[in-house]
Amino acid sequence: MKLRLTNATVRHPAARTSAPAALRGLGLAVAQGEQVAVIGPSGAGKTTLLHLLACAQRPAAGSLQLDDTDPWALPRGALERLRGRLFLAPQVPPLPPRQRVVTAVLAGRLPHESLWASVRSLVLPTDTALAEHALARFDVADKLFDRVDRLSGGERQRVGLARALASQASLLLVDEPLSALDPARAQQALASLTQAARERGATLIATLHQVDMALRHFPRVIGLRGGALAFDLPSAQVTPALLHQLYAQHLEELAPTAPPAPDAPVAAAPVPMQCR
Ligand SMILES: Nc1ncnc2c1ncn2[C@@H]1O[C@H](COP(=O)(O)OP(=O)(O)OP(=O)(O)O)[C@@H](O)[C@H]1O
Repeated sequence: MKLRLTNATVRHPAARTSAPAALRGLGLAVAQGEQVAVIGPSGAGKTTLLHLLACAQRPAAGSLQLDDTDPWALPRGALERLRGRLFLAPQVPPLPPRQRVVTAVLAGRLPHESLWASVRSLVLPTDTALAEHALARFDVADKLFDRVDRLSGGERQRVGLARALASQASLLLVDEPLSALDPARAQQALASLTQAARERGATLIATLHQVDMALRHFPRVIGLRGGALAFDLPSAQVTPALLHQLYAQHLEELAPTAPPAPDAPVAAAPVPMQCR
């Protein structure tokens, strides 16, 4: 899926009226199959941008086009079908605790399936091979029949990524996919995610706090600051000076920190991040 944002401004409904807009006058064009990392300090608007692109947040001004269509001009049914072609993977995947991993992964496909197929797949997962294949990409295939609430935070995050791949969406919007992973797992997960998206020609946009990972794995990097575009460049052209400007007054977010304990639980312990 290709997309275009024109002069897009987003205000959160719950934000104080005096608060600046979460995104201000953003312009962006992403071609089908492109892979883009979004970086920037905390509060820059990275998650809001993903929500805007996922049609979960309506622009207060400006416009969004997905495959040359303004989603907000579509009738409700057509908007739902369009939403079914994209997948927003939040930082903490919303996996029902008592569900089996196989069911949770296959639930990523639900928007693409008929009601009957959806119900059948929730009761009796039929495409276990697809789930296992997606899980294997993130080295958690052995958890196929485990319950979600018996996974570590890192395993849960990798199951969330497998669910995104199982979705078959043509636009993958992934919010901080590495926050619960140790550096080696993070490298592996990002390599698998980018490769899988490339193989099937899906567009991939990921927000990342790990600037080094963004530069290594993505050909194009967008820097957001204060809700506005700071830069939009091929990763080879993102210089240390640009990064210092982007994180000015937040330089501690650029400083490397101790890596998280392998597969540290998301909720139980603070998650150290390299650029938070
Ligand atoms: N639900 C909300 N209601 C009101 N304001 C919000 C809401 N969510 C985010 N904001 C505000 O919008 C701005 C952008 O937030 P956003 O979560 O998009 O930033 P971010 O770059 O993803 O931050 P982080 O890296 O900390 O996750 C911030 O000023 C934030 O306080």
